[in-house]
Amino acid sequence: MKRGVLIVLSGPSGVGKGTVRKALFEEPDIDFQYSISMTTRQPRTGEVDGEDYFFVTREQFEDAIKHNEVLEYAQYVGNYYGTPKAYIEKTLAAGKDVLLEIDVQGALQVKEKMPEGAYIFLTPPNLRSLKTRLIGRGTENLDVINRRVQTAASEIRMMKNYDYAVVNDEVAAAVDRIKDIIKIERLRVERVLPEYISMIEEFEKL
Ligand SMILES: Nc1ncnc2c1ncn2[C@@H]1O[C@H](COP(=O)(O)OP(=O)(O)OP(=O)(O)O)[C@@H](O)[C@H]1O
Ligand SMILES: Nc1nc2c(ncn2[C@@H]2O[C@H](COP(=O)(O)O)[C@@H](O)[C@H]2O)c(=O)[nH]1
Repeated sequence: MKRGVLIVLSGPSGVGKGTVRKALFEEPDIDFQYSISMTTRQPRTGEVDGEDYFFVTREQFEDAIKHNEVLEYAQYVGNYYGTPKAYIEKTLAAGKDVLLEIDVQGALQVKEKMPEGAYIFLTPPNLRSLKTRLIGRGTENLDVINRRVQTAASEIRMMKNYDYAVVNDEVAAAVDRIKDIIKIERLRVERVLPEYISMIEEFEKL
């Protein structure tokens, strides 16, 4: 069976990854599975365990690392974040497409292990908008916002390691750009080749 497509959506905090991902998943022609991350961060008001994240203790997270249960993980502004490995492997092997929404450290770890994925860096229209957006979201205090914005400076330098950069100026426009990338990804030789090989094998049996 042809493996699913892996899309990794990444970029600095506040750029709009979650907003764009939710809008993308509302598109009628998008049938991606979302990989729910683990984190030791406290849930924000309205966040649901098992939907937004698996909220765990530091001990549980470190146990998952020890037992090799995470595909990647990062310490980001004082908390652990990581991608459960079993779900990704099972879903891609079943031919379903998966989207990860993770930070830059994590995305680059996944790229080392799974270079066949499509790595998208979401960029802000300008750097000031990161802070404005985080303040507007109202989920972190100013100290945490400043630490996130400081981290963004080094993250943006990593953009060159990605396959695509998408500007999130308008959410709908960013979604359209990502949909175009998904179309291109589906046409990549390594994705269509297995289908042609099985066609040839069938043909040779005639
Ligand atoms: N294109 C946009 N124009 C203006 N505001 C936006 C845009 N995209 C997202 N936002 C707003 O910016 C804020 C941050 O967005 P969001 O939470 O999606 O970012 P994020 O990259 O997922 O952040 P984090 O990495 O911290 O989880 C939200 O208040 C959201 O409504
Ligand atoms: N390396 C990973 N980063 C992740 C994962 N899940 C989310 N994130 C990123 O962490 C920061 C902070 O998230 P927040 O929810 O506290 O705002 C942000 O950049 C997320 O994309 C993960 O599994 N691995």
